[in-house]
Formats: sequence, C-alpha cells, structure tokens
Amino acid sequence: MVKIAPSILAANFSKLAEEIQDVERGGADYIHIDVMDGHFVPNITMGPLVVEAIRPVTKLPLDVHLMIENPDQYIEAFAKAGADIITVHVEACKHLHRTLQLIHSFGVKAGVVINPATPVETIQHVLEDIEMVLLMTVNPGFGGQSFIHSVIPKIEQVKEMVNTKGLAIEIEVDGGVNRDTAKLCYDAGANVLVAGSAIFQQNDRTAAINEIKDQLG
Ligand SMILES: O=C(CO)[C@@H](O)[C@H](O)COP(=O)(O)O
Repeated sequence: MVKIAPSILAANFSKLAEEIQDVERGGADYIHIDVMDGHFVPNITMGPLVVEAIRPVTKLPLDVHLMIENPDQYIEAFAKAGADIITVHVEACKHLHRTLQLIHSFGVKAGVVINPATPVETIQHVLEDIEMVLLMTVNPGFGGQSFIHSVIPKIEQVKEMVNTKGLAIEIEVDGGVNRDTAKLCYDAGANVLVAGSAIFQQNDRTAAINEIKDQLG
C-alpha cells in the first residue's frame, strides 16, 4: 500500500496544527517535516521546537528529513522532540553508519537520503541498517520545484537492491510529486510519496490526497 506524506513546508505556518489535522483527516499516512539549516541547503526552516509543538496535535508518525550539516549534533534533540523517523543525507554524513546507529539508539527509525546527482551505490552498504531510503526528486532546499525525471531509474535500482537482499525498507520520494508524477514513482518502486504543494496548496486536502492515490491504479 502506498503512503502519502504531506510536507508541511507548503502549509500555512500561522495555523500549523489545523493544517496537520486537516491532512490527517484527509488520509495522510505520515507528516513530513523538512529541516533546513542554510548551510547544507540554501534555506532555513524549522528545528526541534517545531517538532515538539507538532507532536501532540497528530497521531501520525513524524517523518523528519534533516537537510543539515553535521546531523549528529541534533539527532538527540529531534528524537526527544518526538520524531518517529529521522532521515539524513549521505552527502552530509562523514560517518554514515555511526549516524544511523545514533538515530537507532534513541528508538527512532533511521533513513538515508540521496540527492538527484548522488549514485544509489552510496547506500548499498547500509541497507541492512535502515528502515527507509529517500530519493530526492528535486534538489533539496525549496518546495514547489519541478520533478527531475532522471531519478526514476534510481528508484528502480533501489527497489532491485532492496528486493535482492530481501529487506523490508520503505522507498520514499520527495519533490515535485503530484498527480502527474506520482504514478511514475510508484511504478518504479516507491511506496511513500512526499507531496507539499500538491496537497497544501489545494483548498480540499482530502481531494488532493485522493487524487494522487487515484492515479496509482
Ligand atoms: O524536501 C523538500 C525540498 O527540499 C520537499 O519536501 C519539498 O518540500 C516538497 O515540496 P513539493 O515539491 O511537493 O512542493
């Protein structure tokens, strides 16, 4: 079953609790939280305090995507704030395996993210140590960008790697996912679809979520 993870980066921050409850009622499976530091990516968003504030307003798992340098420094804070899944970028981790162990040490699921230009081989030796792979389908940093189609074969490659090893890892995609691109990702092997503007910029979020799910056949 596909899961939909609305990215709150596209939500109205002045009424974040209502926005999150709206997508929860509308059938969302995860709440995707984009953490940006102005160094790893050219944008600054939210930190552990926002995750802590969101935690009591929803029962959905909080999927925290760290687009930050030196993620080890902040993992404990995000875990204690209520993250259920923490994903870190291969490109930002000096000792990726150690970082994944650190995430798990707080009882939180761990995932690895790769940018559009990063080869999937960079994650092959940590597949046994993660619960999620996140393939960026835009260059990270901003919502509302266009989907990068050259990532599709990478999704297929990851699916193949995961199947070959017989692992139960979620394959998530993020960036430019909407009613036109969702099926391409799903058919290639993705089972978690992050969508920001395609959901939060619609008046009827339930319809927006259903519209994406309906495309998948
Ligand atoms: O992590 C990111 C961007 O860096 C994403 O989560 C975007 O926030 C997705 O937004 P849309 O492309 O769906 O509008």
